[in-house]
Amino acid sequence: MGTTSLVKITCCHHLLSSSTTMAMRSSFCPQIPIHFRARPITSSHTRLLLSLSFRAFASQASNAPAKDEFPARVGFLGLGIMGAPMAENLLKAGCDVTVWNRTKSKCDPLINLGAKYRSSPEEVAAFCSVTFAMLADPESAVEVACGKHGAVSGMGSGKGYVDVSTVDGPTSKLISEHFKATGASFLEAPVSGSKKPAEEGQLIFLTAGDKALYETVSPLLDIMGKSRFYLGDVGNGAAMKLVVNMIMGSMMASFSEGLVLGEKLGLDPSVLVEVVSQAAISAPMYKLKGPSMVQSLYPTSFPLKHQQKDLRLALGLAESVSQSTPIAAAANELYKVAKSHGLSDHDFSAVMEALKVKTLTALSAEDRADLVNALKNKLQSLAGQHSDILQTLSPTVRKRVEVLREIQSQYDLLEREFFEERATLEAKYQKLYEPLYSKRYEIVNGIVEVEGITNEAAVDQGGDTYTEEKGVPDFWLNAMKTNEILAEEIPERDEGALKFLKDIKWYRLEDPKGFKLEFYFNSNPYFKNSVLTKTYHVVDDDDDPILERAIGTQIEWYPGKSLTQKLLKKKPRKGAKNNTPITKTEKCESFFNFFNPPQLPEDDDDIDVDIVEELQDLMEQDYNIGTTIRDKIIPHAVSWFTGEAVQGDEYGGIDEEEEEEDEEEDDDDDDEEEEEEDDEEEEEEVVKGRRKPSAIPKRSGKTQARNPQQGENPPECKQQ
Ligand SMILES: NC(=O)C1=CN([C@@H]2O[C@H](COP(=O)(O)OP(=O)(O)OC[C@H]3O[C@@H](n4cnc5c(N)ncnc54)[C@H](OP(=O)(O)O)[C@@H]3O)[C@@H](O)[C@H]2O)C=CC1
Ligand SMILES: O=CCCC(=O)O
Repeated sequence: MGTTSLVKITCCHHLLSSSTTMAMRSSFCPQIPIHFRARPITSSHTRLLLSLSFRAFASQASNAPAKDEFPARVGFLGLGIMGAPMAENLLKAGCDVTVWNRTKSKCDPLINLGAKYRSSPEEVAAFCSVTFAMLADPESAVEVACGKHGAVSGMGSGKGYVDVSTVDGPTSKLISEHFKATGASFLEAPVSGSKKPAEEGQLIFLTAGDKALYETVSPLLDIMGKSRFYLGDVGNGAAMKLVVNMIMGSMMASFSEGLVLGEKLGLDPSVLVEVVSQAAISAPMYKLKGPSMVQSLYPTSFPLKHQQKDLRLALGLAESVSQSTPIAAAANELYKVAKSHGLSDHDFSAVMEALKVKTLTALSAEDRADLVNALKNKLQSLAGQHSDILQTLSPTVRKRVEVLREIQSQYDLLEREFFEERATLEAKYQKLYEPLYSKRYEIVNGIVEVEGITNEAAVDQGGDTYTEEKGVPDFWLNAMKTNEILAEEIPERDEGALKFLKDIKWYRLEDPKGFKLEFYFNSNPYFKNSVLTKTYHVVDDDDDPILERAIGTQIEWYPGKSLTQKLLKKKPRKGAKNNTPITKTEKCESFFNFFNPPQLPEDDDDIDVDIVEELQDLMEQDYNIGTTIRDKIIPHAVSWFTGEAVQGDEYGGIDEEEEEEDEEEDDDDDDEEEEEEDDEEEEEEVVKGRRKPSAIPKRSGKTQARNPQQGENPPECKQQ
């Protein structure tokens, strides 16, 4: 989709026309005009109770509004944390729902529940009478509405578009104008309430725009929410939402400060949460998030990056009316620091982590970029000392060397252009690859069948029938196991869980730089998450990336199903009184440790230099696994699945020399293993399929990512 319009949009809030500014100001003056008065649609207690009881039993047909009250076909664009449960509630209430999401796989659970699918926002809008959109930010809201194959192209008179994303007023107005130009109606309807209220149909809609459309979609809003406010002209809904979220962002930052300070003072953080919950300053948010925050857990309901976006947009809004908002501005800075620490996709309560980091690590992305530049300048000045060498040369040789240095500068400039063009080209080809990845996904997972396969094909040549399997079973597991580096990471006991892996994707990240891997899983008996992600942040990521940090999804294991912990039975010592074997759990080797990557400790002043080096090695090893998946497995999965990738050595199978080295290392492993066997405390593995321990990594002292094929293996059970 085109991005040109996005550049304009991001600065729209600075371009408010004076009439717009006036309109927004008057909306907020103490004498609230009638048209703007916020009113819950449920004007009496009776209606409120009726409305709530309807929602509580939404699945019971007798309480649900008649289906003919619903617009004929309802479209839903954007199935993230919020969009997916909202669309699901519509579907469960009996609406005819058609979905689209940029990442198609997120449509699957809804398709399984009966939703229809169209392959672009344009097609959804053309097919439906009303289309909802729940997108990340202003840029994506504009792209999906007005970009190539955007919803506007499928709109027309008699249709309606309801944007429930949180964007700023100018963006909302721009989108509205595009829809109005087609004869369609537009309503902005951002929501208050997070993941759980979305799941439970308890959201609060802050609507503004076309009143007739508001009336039409009210039954749908009532399925997804507990109350709705009609606020008048487009822009007022966005403004209300941003003010509310500005307050929320500051409250969370302040709460975090209190928790961190309390802990430093030796107060019990759980007690502090309890005191706050009972005090006048209590808020449901503190009670809800506090207990996990004291454990440094931030399961994502409202992504931190969205909270920072809302603060940024609210500050723009304040700027447009020359209102000072110092508290929000300070909170915004804290969220920016948290983002630069890779916490964008964690819950916004993870802003507390930004208060825990110290000195150098507490610097913002910009500060760190400045620091990198300062270091480069330092290096250049050191290089300047080397220019003394030039003085030792004869004038003619020196002249030649100076010309060579100019040539080098020209080369450097061209190389920079090369990096830039390469990044553009890569982005272009990533988009071109996408439909092929989608086809691969559909075939692998049995969503579409390839031509020429009929039911008769389920009869083999001997005439025997056999049970037909869907798609290509264990595709990703086998593709990964064929790769030398990954095979080392996958003990047999992980295989059951990895069979549920249905896709792997990657995205480049720009701010901070790096990349993100996404592992999509079918629902499985091991853990709750449907997507596990691994994000790498690097500094200076042209050809020489410096790994800054890696972040993984916290896996929500079902009880007793964790693959990263094993149960050990220890034989009692000879002569011990009690002969019963002692059992204990212990962290162990598992591919899933990949989602809990090694981190350099915050305070490394007192740590042994060897330990730091070892950690650096582990981080490099972890990075090599990430790049192997990104550069080899994802693009060439089928070649790994069939084994061709190894035979051809084309995509990085190990060469003979490396194999020999590996063998030597294996010998070392054997020695270590023998020593372990001699150990008088015998430990017996309770879990099956444990692999032989890998070599302890050598201490190379390198801090930069190595070629994946030179990767070493982490010591068993040490990468936690
Ligand atoms: N989570 C919460 O608690 C709440 C969030 N909100 C607001 O709702 C909106 C959605 O939030 P949430 O569901 O949490 O966010 P998610 O990040 O989970 O989902 C974002 C959605 O936007 C899509 N998207 C992002 N960029 C693009 C693009 N360039 N083109 C097309 N689609 C794109 C994503 O697609 P893909 O799947 O392909 O990435 C995904 O469907 C945000 O504006 C947020 O501020 C409002 C209230 C509460
Ligand atoms: O925009 C996110 C709002 C989250 C909430 O209201 O709990």
